[in-house]
Amino acid sequence: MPDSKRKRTRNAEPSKGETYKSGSVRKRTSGNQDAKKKEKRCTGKIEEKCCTGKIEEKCCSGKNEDKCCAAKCERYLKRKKQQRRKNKHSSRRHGNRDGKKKDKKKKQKIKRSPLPQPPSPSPSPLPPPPPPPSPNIPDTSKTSSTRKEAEKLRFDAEKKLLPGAKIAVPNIEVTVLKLLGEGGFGQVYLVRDSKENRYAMKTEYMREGISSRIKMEVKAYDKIAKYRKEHPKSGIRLLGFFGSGAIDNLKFFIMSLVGPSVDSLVTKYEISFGTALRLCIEMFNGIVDLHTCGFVHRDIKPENYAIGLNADRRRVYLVDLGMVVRIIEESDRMPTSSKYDFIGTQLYAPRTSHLGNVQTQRDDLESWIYSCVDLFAPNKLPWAYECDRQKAGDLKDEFFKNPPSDILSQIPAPFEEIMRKVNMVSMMQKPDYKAIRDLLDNAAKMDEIDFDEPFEWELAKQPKPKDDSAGKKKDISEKLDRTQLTIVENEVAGRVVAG
Ligand SMILES: Nc1ncnc2c1ncn2[C@@H]1O[C@H](COP(=O)(O)OP(=O)(O)OP(=O)(O)O)[C@@H](O)[C@H]1O
Repeated sequence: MPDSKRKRTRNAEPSKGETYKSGSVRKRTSGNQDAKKKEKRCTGKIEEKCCTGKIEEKCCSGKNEDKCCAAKCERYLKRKKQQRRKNKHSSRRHGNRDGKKKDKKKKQKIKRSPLPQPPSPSPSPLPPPPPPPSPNIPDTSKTSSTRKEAEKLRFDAEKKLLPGAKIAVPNIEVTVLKLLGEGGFGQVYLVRDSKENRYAMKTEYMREGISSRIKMEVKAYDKIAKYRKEHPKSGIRLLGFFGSGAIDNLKFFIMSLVGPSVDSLVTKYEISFGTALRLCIEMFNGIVDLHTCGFVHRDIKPENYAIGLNADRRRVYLVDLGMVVRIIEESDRMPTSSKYDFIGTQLYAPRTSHLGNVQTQRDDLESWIYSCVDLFAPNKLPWAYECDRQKAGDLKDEFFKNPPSDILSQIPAPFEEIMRKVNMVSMMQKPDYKAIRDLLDNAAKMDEIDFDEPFEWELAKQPKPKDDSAGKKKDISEKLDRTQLTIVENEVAGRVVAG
């Protein structure tokens, strides 16, 4: 492999006066300026798409509004949250930030600056999975609604469940421990059952006239769970599903608990070339798992992958199945066009989505390629700062026709061939997953990737426990090993949305 292929740059920001492929020469802007633009953009306009870049029937604020509200914009909140975390952990950061070369090139760190805020809206060779926990929650999706049970619920002023709230419907009985995070459609809580097993519970309030996303997700998880029962070795990078229910208009489902998203980790930690490649391989395997279970994801991006816990801490899970659709195998059943103008997140969406066409397996792989490039060369995707959807689509076309040399120099050489292969897959064709996996294995061999090496976030120092919190800490950590405790403290706990 030529030396140039191995060179990586750390400068994630566009250089001064850099020419963007959209044709305009943009002055370098600071993240703050971009953020301001973004905020500005989110206010006011009535748009067919949400400021998150997704087509949604309601505003990303979660309210049925006819305009997008900057203060509640999902991205805005995420950015704020990332900034808060960044400040909190800045003193704990480590790694090579001064650009000095290290002995081994694969040890070089890829520093990702805080996510760019474009003015536009815009998935290894691992040991077999550990046996699933034996929750006292039967694997069922039957729902029930009982007023009596609803009385046990405790909410705060914003209708969020408070710690201690009891969710009890037939087959499910859990207690809320804390809020883990919020999406555009509801909250995700850490819950435990009577045997002290911990899970994540996703909730959504049903509102009249608004189609439910959670319903779709439950349907998908239910089908996947059934498929996995018949094929126990499949879908290991998809979350376990432990049932769903409803209490009055609060709909919820229980799934496996995972750690932070890949996106949040690579934003916070300088990752090595090896880590980036391992994440890409895991992300690819997640897609293959979902496809094997019969679904296309339609929103592949680093945000929708989460790191596993405990023995699974080197595994990456494909999450958020709110936009999945069944794979259609018979061409005569394939709709000629999609119901929506655009589905996905502009930065990572496949060209098919830009054309308003139905997405199939190849499209998830295309989004995976963009996600991988974004891991190796942060913020370098040529359309990262492009507002116009059409132009962004054209830039993606150009990317496959003439891959930019600065990107090629930062990604593993076999990726060029992977890009060619993915680009050649037709709508109804099943991608050659084996060929892609072989190329990935090849990349891992070339760079002597050690799959047992801890990830950067595993090595991060954990804060010293305060004496008075020792009891609480014991409670949280009773089922976790030391490494996972680091993740829980530094990441999961940090993701509790404050105020
Ligand atoms: N299984 C899980 N285990 C642990 N945390 C989770 C789990 N699922 C979700 N989370 C956390 O909850 C947050 C909200 O998740 P959710 O899927 O509702 O929203 P999102 O993916 O961020 O947004 P949206 O669904 O609107 O695209 C996530 O950002 C993540 O931090």
